[in-house]
Amino acid sequence: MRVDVVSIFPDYLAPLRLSLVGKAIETGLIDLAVHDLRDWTHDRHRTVDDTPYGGGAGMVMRPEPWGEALDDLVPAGTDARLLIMTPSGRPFDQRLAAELAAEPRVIIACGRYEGIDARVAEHAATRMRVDEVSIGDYVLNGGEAAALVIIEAFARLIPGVIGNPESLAEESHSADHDQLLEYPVYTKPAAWRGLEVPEVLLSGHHGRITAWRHERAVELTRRRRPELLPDAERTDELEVRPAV
Ligand SMILES: CN1CCCC[C@@H]1Cn1ccc2ccc(-c3n[nH]c(N)c3C#N)cc21
Repeated sequence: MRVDVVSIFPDYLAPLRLSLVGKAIETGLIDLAVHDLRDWTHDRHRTVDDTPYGGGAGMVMRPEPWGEALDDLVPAGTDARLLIMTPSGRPFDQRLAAELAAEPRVIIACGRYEGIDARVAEHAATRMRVDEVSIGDYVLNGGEAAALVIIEAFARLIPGVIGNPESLAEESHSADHDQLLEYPVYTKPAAWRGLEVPEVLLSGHHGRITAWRHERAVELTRRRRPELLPDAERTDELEVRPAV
């Protein structure tokens, strides 16, 4: 998979060269290129922003550099998917991560200031698939942090990136796990600061362990994310439980 990221702060994406994503890049599973948007400006000050039509605070990112960048990165006839990071975008989730993991090419536009001129997305959509995406209901200063999150989320789903693909099966929000949150995990020592590992996990009885883990996943999901449960599994009464 080829991933292109365009930003006025390309160094912000340096962490992608670390850990599992970095190894996937080294081994060629992912071909990552990070570009400085200012490389597509032509004035002495390498200007990427201007005042907003209609007035208002802040500056808006000019369409010309973005248009030229996308012309260069996505030649006519290329099958590519453009992600534009924005707090007003569709919520990013595991389903979209799985879709992106199967794409041959993904280009990620990281805006700054008050955002990117709306005509960039409109024009790009005439020749490629465009998704305006948000990683959550809070406001960041730009799209770079969101790009790091999204790239890690889909890169780890690419076959070969994670050593043991079985570990993907039981994760929170994975389709294989009925959209339940992940059960609590433990390791040695069996007793730590007076806290014991649940006995069932030391029993070696795999059937009981599987059942206990599912119960904990349902209980956790019901308490923290009831909207993820199928209607039949939701409880109406208020559960008074420790806020753990
Ligand atoms: C603050 N400033 C004026 C209000 C509008 C946003 C702007 C900053 N900003 C500019 C480009 C840009 C892209 C993504 C995000 C972003 N925020 N929260 C998310 N979940 C995001 C995503 N994904 C913020 C961005």
